[in-house]
Amino acid sequence: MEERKDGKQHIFLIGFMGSGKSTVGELLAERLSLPFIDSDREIEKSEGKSIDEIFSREGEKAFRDMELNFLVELKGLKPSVVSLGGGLPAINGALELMHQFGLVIYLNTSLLTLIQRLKNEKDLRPLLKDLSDAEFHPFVEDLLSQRVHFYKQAKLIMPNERNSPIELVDKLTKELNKLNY
Ligand SMILES: Nc1ncnc2c1ncn2[C@@H]1O[C@H](COP(=O)(O)OP(=O)(O)O)[C@@H](O)[C@H]1O
Ligand SMILES: O=C(O)C1=C[C@@H](OP(=O)(O)O)[C@@H](O)[C@H](O)C1
Ligand SMILES: [Mg+2]
Repeated sequence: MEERKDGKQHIFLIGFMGSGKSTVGELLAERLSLPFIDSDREIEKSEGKSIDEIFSREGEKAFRDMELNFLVELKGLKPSVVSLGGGLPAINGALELMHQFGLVIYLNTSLLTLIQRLKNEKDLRPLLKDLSDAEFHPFVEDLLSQRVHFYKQAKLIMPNERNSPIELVDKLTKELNKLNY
């Protein structure tokens, strides 16, 4: 796909941890024959360490700076499907950048579904891994409530819980066609 005339060359997937951005993003990129980029994976590659090591050695603020730098660097890349870590849209200026050079899609997933998915994968995410069972639900509920305002600024809001990832890709490609993507 050539760079689009409106400059909105990327397709950004945003949403809370566990909403399916990395999973669905890879499948969508395959379907659209576009490169797939995952912000966490790219940051791990460029830093030569895991997200967990970045959080523990350099702190969350340093990670957020890395996320914003990653986003800025995307401007020069050819059209891709880009899955962004759950906290990225809440970084000051991030959403404006995304809207400048991409179509922003929010994978809207209910708190209950997020809890179910995340409780089995706590260790994969530094913000969750040290939470006790009693802390887990309130933490996720509170953080989601802080961020949903940013997620809802997406151009397209797609639920991702009743369908399988590939069924969602089918729905997404139909919506993208309607938007001439
Ligand atoms: N539509 C879906 N139905 C069921 N499970 C899903 C769906 N989308 C993603 N998942 C699962 O949810 C978990 C989190 O998915 P992931 O792509 O890592 O989310 P994110 O990148 O948004 O944190 C994974 O175990 C994934 O297999
Ligand atoms: O919500 C967040 O602050 C985070 C989400 C993670 O990405 P996923 O949303 O892909 O899990 C990862 O960037 C990091 O653990 C922080
Ligand atoms: Mg992810």
